[in-house]
Amino acid sequence: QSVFYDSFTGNVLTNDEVKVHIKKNTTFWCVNEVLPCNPLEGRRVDGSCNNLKYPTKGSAHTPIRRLLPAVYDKDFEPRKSKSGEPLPLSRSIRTGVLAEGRVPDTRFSQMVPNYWVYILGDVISVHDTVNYIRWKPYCCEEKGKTDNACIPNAIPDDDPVHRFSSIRCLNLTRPESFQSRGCLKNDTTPERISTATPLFDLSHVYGNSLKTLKAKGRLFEKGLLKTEVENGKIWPPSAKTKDNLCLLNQLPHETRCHDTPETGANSVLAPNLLVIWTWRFHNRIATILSAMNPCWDDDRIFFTTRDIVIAASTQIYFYELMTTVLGYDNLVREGVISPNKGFRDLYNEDIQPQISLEFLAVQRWAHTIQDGNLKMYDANGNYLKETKIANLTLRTGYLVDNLEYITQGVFRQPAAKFDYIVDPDIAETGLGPHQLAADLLTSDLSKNRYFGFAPYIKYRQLCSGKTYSTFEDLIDVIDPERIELLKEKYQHLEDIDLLTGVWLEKYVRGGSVPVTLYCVVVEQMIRTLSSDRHWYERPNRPNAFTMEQLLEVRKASMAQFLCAVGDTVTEIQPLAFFLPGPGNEMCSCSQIQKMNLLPWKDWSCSLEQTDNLDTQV
Ligand code: HEM
Repeated sequence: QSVFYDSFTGNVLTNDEVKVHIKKNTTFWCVNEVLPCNPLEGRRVDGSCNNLKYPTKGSAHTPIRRLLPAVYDKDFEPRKSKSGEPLPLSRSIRTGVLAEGRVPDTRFSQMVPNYWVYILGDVISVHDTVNYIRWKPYCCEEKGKTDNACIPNAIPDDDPVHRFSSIRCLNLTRPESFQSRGCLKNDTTPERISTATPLFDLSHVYGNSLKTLKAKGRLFEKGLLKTEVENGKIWPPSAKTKDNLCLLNQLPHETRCHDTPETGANSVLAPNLLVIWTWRFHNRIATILSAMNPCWDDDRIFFTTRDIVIAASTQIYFYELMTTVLGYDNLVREGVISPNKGFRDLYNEDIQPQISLEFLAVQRWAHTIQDGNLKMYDANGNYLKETKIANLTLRTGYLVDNLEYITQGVFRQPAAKFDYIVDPDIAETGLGPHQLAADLLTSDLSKNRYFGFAPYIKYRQLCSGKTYSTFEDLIDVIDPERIELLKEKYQHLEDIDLLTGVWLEKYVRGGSVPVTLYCVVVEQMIRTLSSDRHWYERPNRPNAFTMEQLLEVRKASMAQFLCAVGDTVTEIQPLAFFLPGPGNEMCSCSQIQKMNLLPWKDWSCSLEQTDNLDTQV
């Protein structure tokens, strides 16, 4: 018998209260239906029952944490500057403090931004972008003036790019909130609402609810996900109607659009690629488990596989990607990762599984490390062609003929340089043909204001314990010439926006990211691993890995993953987040360490040896 909870408070609702929501048509957003929790059951697809004290926490539509209390002007409009004037235009700040240019990095490959945005896609819901691309494309028109959801960005007349064009406005809508969806009263502080679970549980692959996973994902045979074959490649299931989200598919040739549990799979290119590969990775593992353990039923194979896939991807995220950009020694010192290969258990049931609003906001900084051009290569590493990455958003059909060439590029092409320069495509036409013009970073800064973030220096204080009274005090984290840029744009120290500060900061010692981004991300990583009861490194979770199994999960790596499921990948550099080169030479996939699934062999099922079966992925 299901129990109904209020999605914001997590309190149980009476039948009458549920009826009110049904009448108002607000149940999807405002009510969480949860079947009674069983402490011995594994990770639920919808994230419920992760915390046995607070059954809804961990599911979609539950509150997002704020590291610092919200600061708004009246009517929850963005805060004003200290002088009482509106803050300078977002676009004016963006063009004033970040230069445009295309500079390749000398260390990191495209896999860094690609895997990073894929992992974040697990906790992001795409509705805030779909809203202004699809539902409200008119915010810059007359109609937008009367729609409260519209928050377009004005372009100043002296704009370095658009003073030569007639474009004076960039389309944008307010973030969806518990208030805009009718769950909380409009006179309360806006609380962002998300359709994704706040846990790293690959919900953009498996979905945020058991119902959609069953309807769109599972084959119900041998633990497999449903697949299709086109052009000799294996794909997730596709939409069968023309009315789908892949708005940029060039018809009639490009028709493919994923019909997976979460539509976000079709969004920007990188999550799209990784969902395809993860889909195949699941099936590779399920096929071995089912051959090894013939007495396991479909359900058991499916959920064991999902557990391994989530663990392997989290291992790559925490131990490979984040150590690459945040610094290995830093993360060991902070307790984010363990220097030992065995179990660890930091679970604390008093910490609720949640992400912070600032966690996603500061990582929008990574738009500065996104190259606007996508380079494609053949399997021997010969350069073939390039295309604009911004033109590939919501265009899964492009992959049908090009996936193998794109795959070869992700580990050969450099990321955009980690510097203070943003690619012109990302800064001017980030949404390609979806919008007349789109500066992703101006949107980022604007959203920062509509989330009601406290001034940048309050976050500095939170992270360093220091107080800042003059611009010059920022010298510990921002170079003098960049402090000058801040002074040109902001009248008062307290006016500086969180994201502007992050854009201009020096990088953390031992890592390659801005210091406040580092601080906010580390805080989240520790919270995540201590609030997730099903965290893969725990020996005390339901269906926990054995030590032998955990040691195999530890072998997961970006290179191993791409060798297992990447189209035409037969050789790769061992550290795929770094460019190939001296010390990281390309080698045959047979030399890359693999995960062996033998520790999952159930001897009670069959005593047969597995000599003829390749149990490695
Ligand atoms: C071609 C590459 C990319 C495109 C076209 C793209 C596009 C977008 C768009 C349109 C938004 C929504 C902006 C808004 O609020 O209006 C967004 C948000 C965001 N992007 Fe990107 N992005 C790209 C790459 C990346 C990368 C590499 C990262 C991180 C490594 C990243 C992280 C984020 C984050 C964290 C958000 C905020 C999501 C939220 O708060 O819901 N993006 N991106």
